[in-house]
Amino acid sequence: MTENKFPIRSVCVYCGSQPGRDPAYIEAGRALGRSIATHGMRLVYGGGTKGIMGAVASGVLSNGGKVTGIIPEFLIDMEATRHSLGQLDDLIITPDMHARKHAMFERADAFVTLPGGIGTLEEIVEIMTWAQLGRHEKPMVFVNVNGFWDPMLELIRHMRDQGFIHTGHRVQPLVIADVEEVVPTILDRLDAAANTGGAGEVISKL
Ligand SMILES: Nc1ncnc2c1ncn2[C@@H]1O[C@H](COP(=O)(O)O)[C@@H](O)[C@H]1O
Repeated sequence: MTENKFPIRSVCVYCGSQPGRDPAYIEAGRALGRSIATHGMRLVYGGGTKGIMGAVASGVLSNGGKVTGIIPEFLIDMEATRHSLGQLDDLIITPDMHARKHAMFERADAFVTLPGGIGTLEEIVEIMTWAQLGRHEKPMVFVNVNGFWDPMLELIRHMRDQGFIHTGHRVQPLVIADVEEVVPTILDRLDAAANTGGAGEVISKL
């Protein structure tokens, strides 16, 4: 594996608290969790045990991986159970959503976004905003399961075309269709950035 000047030990995953309609979303969640575990990386996520969030966490835990769950007190009964939270090796309960997002940001070396809803969208947009403002250079990945993120990616391209993304070089999430490619690409991200053409349609920069 190539030496990386940004060591990647933990991956923050943003994704839906619901399963969505396409079974491929849950499958991608489990596969990503398994991949995070088998590559010896830690999952940082919102602590939920339902929907795709639950699939990612169980994918990590059932493959012997480490999980940090970060959840506000008021959300525990909505998105998790006290029992399931007890299975996480690291649980952080925050007073509110802002503290949760900040704690997730601080503990993550990379950000991966699976299909999800408004909460997922808000979380990854904030991370892209902070990249645009030069607050971090951590890798950002959209896992484009069955083209789920195409409308969002089109909107970002439109914003760029219309001159509203003035620091575009800082807002360059990777777009990866095959979930199995996500962790290897993050680990090798400097090479991947230089060789996106060689990766064909699987990996592209927005
Ligand atoms: N406004 C929000 N900021 C950050 N996180 C949020 C917000 N609203 C909901 N969330 C959390 O995001 C995940 C996924 O939500 P989905 O709406 O299912 O995509 C969940 O943990 C929400 O609590």
